[in-house]
Amino acid sequence: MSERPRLTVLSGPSGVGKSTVVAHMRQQHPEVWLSVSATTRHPRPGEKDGVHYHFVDNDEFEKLIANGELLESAVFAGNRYGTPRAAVQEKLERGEPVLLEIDLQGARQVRESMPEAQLVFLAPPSWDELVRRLTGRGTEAQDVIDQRLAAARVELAAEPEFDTTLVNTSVEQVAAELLALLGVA
Ligand SMILES: Nc1nc2c(ncn2[C@@H]2O[C@H](COP(=O)(O)OP(=O)(O)O)[C@@H](O)[C@H]2O)c(=O)[nH]1
Ligand SMILES: Nc1ncnc2c1ncn2[C@@H]1O[C@H](COP(=O)(O)OP(=O)(O)O)[C@@H](O)[C@H]1O
Repeated sequence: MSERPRLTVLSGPSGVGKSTVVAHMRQQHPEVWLSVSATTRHPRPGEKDGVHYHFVDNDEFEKLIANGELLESAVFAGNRYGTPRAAVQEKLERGEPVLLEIDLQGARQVRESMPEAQLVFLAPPSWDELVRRLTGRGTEAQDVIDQRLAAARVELAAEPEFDTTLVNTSVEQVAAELLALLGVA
């Protein structure tokens, strides 16, 4: 019987490659379930409501919080993000692995409410490479990039709070390491 924690949190600075690694992993293992967060951020080109995020306005987000529907929530770079509780609980009750891709504040809340959760930090090979990736993605204006890089300094300093650190040099390698941590491969 597997002793692996059933809930895994993946965190790391904006632009480190969290979405890329998770997408690569799920291409090969579509059975890996990833929670779809609610956010007040506007969709980027190509992002679909209900797939990448549940895109909601501030009032709807307030309601989710007031109704206790979020497992955790945070404000990141001026937008609100939160994990819908029901879907996560359903998976955990069935004994199936759950993956959350959330920020540091969310990871800390999960650690409080679910001490058995496994916290994984995705780190960049270097600061300069993080800046290159975030800028190269081309999805944010310079002021938003600056805001996210300021958050990144705080997140990188919190790395020792995590159970495991994976360095995203090779997407393939990190995806394989994450799969192993999830107990899937
Ligand atoms: N606390 C929390 N953070 C989230 C949630 N969903 C996404 N995030 C985090 O919010 C930050 C910004 O996400 P996003 O705007 O999609 O930018 P990206 O991660 O740079 O692609 C990232 O650190 C995400 O991991 C959530 O439900 N809760
Ligand atoms: N290992 C890697 N090597 C080079 N570029 C990468 C790597 N992983 C991700 N990227 C690129 O970095 C940028 C940010 O990745 P993304 O997955 O959007 O990050 P996050 O979800 O952590 O914000 C994207 O343009 C992506 O293609």
